[in-house]
Amino acid sequence: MNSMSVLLQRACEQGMLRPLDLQFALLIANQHPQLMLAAAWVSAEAGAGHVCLPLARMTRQHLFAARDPQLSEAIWLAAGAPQSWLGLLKYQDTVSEGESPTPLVLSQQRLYLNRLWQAEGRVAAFLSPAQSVAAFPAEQLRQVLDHHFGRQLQDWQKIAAAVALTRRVAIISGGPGTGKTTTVAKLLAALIQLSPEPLRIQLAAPTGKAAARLTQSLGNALAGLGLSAAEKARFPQEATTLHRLLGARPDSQRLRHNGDNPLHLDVLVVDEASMVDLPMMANLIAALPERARVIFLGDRDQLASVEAGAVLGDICSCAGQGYSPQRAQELHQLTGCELIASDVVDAVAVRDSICLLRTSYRFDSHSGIGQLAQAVNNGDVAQAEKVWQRGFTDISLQPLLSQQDYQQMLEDAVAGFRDYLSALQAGAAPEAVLRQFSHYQVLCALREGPFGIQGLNERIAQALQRAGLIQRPPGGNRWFTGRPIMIARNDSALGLYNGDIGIAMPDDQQRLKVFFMLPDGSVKAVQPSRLPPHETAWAMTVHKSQGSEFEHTALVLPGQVLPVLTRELVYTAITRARERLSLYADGKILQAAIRSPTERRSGLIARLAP
Ligand SMILES: Nc1ncnc2c1ncn2[C@@H]1O[C@H](COP(=O)(O)OP(=O)(O)OP(=O)(O)O)[C@@H](O)[C@H]1O
Repeated sequence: MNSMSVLLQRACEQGMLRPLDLQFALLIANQHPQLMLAAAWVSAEAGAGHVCLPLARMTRQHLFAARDPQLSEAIWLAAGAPQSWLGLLKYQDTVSEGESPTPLVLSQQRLYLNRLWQAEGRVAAFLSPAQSVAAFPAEQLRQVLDHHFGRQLQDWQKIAAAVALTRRVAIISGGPGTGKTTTVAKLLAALIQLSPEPLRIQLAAPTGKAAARLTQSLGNALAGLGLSAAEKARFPQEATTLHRLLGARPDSQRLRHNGDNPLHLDVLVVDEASMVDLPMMANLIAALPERARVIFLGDRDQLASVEAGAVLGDICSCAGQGYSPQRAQELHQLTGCELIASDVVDAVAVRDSICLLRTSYRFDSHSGIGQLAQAVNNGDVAQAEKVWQRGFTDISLQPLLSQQDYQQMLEDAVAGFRDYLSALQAGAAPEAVLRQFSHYQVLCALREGPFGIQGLNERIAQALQRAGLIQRPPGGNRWFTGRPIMIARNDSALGLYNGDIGIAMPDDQQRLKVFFMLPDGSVKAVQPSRLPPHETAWAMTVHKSQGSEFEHTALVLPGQVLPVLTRELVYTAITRARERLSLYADGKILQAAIRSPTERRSGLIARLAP
């Protein structure tokens, strides 16, 4: 073993690298210390959610975020204290500019894993040209927009619909309750009314929960659209998950739908697009038929996807460039709304496909949740402080410093879960129990320790047992009536996907089964032994809660400042709460999180440049 591999092994043991990163580095660069370091580094960055590693960041200071300065120093010296990474990497067999299938790609001063470089290129190519679609006559467009949205001087929902009706790709981003679903319902109604031929419209979301929510909220909106019976029949009834849509197969990376076997649809609506990672986005784009429209809905300020990339956030950052003068004029003529054009030099074409919704109709000035979400999103610690002091009844901040504080939080959790467990004890139907369960949820930032899902789930279980709400069998059997679980890996054969929530309950024959509610509202029962990997779900990470909302959300933050505690994490957790938010945290930790926006490094915007 050479000294670089020994040092990287040490970094791996200290959790600064994943075993996967080390293996990758050894595989492609066993004899070359600099290349070995670069490979491990870029792989670790991908694991942390970055699409690429800019060469400018390949400095001693940035190496493994200086978590162990001594080790970083030793690694840096073993690599010969590189002065120019460009010169070092450019002529390696395992590095190319993307023209050959090398494991690493060096492009525009950024180092990529090949598959992420490919994925980013596909997304950039899709978003680059101003992709128009079969145009509808302007007069018809004006009429149908006026019909659904009325005529106001400023209506971002109407502008968003106009954007989507005139482009192949549209991106509509807005915070909770800003009317994304309302807008898309009216937009689909408009498309149905404008199209002479029936359209195949498909709704999708990254998780089963989000798909179920989209199905339900669009179903509710349908009644108010004033469609004829024939038009209603063309309105999509049900959303599916992206995995189901693309035809994910058990034990295979290959998807049933791809460039050779495109999806059968004319219009695709993807909700919760902030959760779609770069590889998934690239797969989706590859599977789209040539002329299909696609509308992405989401909240650009939420946590980015777990896997690499922050595609929605990246794209929406172009909204700052404003609409091109020609586009502003077009949208003004269609909607009657006032729009200020901007003549930015080197602006990217995708700016004309974006619309940000800005007004929340769910949270008014009496809602602490709305005010707090806004303060956090703006990174405004002083404003957040003021919100706490205004005495809103829908939000509370409790300290989590002492054993007593922790105990109080557990008691609150018992109160929160009491309803579904009482319903279960009273013999309510699985559907009703699942619905009750979704009213309250504990969220946290970590996996391990007393503030992580594992510690919290165990302690909540103990507290529920003490309260007589569950009976855990002795002897370590993990299955008992009332145990909620979340699926951790897709199992398309069973029809269960990452993030699906189930509850263990007896079936008609008193056998313990795990019941799930599917996106179409039906209930499915599965034998516990047949389940794919899963975990108990009284507490779940904020990441896993994306795409779901709960009437009452409790957020537990750890007692120390950690890199995972970011502004986006807190904002995402707050916006999961529909009616009530209980935050358990030390004020200082919360402030530190609000001051720490996440950064996801990618080359997407640069690749969109004209
Ligand atoms: N222009 C409007 N005027 C008045 N009320 C509206 C308007 N647009 C939406 N609403 C109402 O605001 C609420 C939230 O709207 P909607 O569900 O469409 O927002 P959303 O952005 O999809 O929310 P979510 O955060 O659930 O994704 C709904 O009750 C809706 O009827």
